[in-house]
Amino acid sequence: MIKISVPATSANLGVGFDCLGLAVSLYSTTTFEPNDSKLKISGCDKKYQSVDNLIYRAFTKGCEFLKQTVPNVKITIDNHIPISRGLGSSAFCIVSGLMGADAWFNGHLSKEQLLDLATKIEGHPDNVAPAIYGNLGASFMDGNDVQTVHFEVASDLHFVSLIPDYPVSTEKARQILPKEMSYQTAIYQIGHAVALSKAFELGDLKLIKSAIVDKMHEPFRSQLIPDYQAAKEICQANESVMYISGSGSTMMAITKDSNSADKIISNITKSFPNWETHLLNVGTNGATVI
Ligand SMILES: Nc1ncnc2c1ncn2[C@@H]1O[C@H](COP(=O)(O)OP(=O)(O)OP(=O)(O)O)[C@@H](O)[C@H]1O
Ligand SMILES: N[C@@H](CCO)C(=O)O
Repeated sequence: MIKISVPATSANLGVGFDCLGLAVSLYSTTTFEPNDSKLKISGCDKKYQSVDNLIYRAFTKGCEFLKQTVPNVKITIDNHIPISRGLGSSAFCIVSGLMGADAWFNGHLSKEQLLDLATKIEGHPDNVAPAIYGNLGASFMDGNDVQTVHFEVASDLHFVSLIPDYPVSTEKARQILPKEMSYQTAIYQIGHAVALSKAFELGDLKLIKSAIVDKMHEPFRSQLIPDYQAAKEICQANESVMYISGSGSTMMAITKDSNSADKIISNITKSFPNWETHLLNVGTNGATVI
């Protein structure tokens, strides 16, 4: 039996649209075993229990890349990452499937090959890079090649995921963005994104607070999250900084104080009893065969 563990990932981090991504300590696992028939999948909604399942699709891509026949397989998912909420559930599926195929055929893929394959399936590297490497990743496309660098994140930063009981479609969240951006805004974003990466490494919450403020997507996407302002006010009242995780609907609060984290969770739960919340740390382990 092969078991793969992959962390949830939070893309963009405010100013790092489509470039920055952070692995967090919420892990899901997938097991792959020989099966009598072509495919059996459990641990996910019925609508995903077919050959269209993203884990299986990535598994078959991995087999094809390794020039191997796709084996009959039983896939069992133990998922803790909410689907379509901006916490990298698709990156989890893609990385699990590719690594499952690689482990099945005795593990020859390098992390770079894995990242290239995963990015081709996902369409952008900001979630799959930290899902593979852990920590904070800054990634970009160099033609067809993916380039990624990683930063360690100060271990005293706490991340509180505030997960609404409604999804935001990534497609809609991309359509709502303007088609053009001024030089002035580009300069603003570049300076802030570079400073933000360093601020995460230093654990400098004051610098995070000023560097994370985005002008490229968050002002537009906040309109798709009806409770954005209310959640932000709760976070701001409790010594934390909040940003939209990935394309939403999850919002992530960052704080250095575990009491503040507890207060955010209890206030959010009072105002939004159907939301899910998690107190997380940076995910220092990327995807692993366990
Ligand atoms: N546990 C799962 N089982 C089956 N399919 C899943 C699972 N998790 C995710 N998926 C697939 O991934 C899709 C969600 O991907 P999408 O990119 O919309 O959201 P996300 O990855 O959760 O958010 P973001 O990319 O903003 O972080 C689902 O529609 C489904 O196809
Ligand atoms: N960077 C992507 C992440 C969602 O997949 C976006 O914000 O649209």
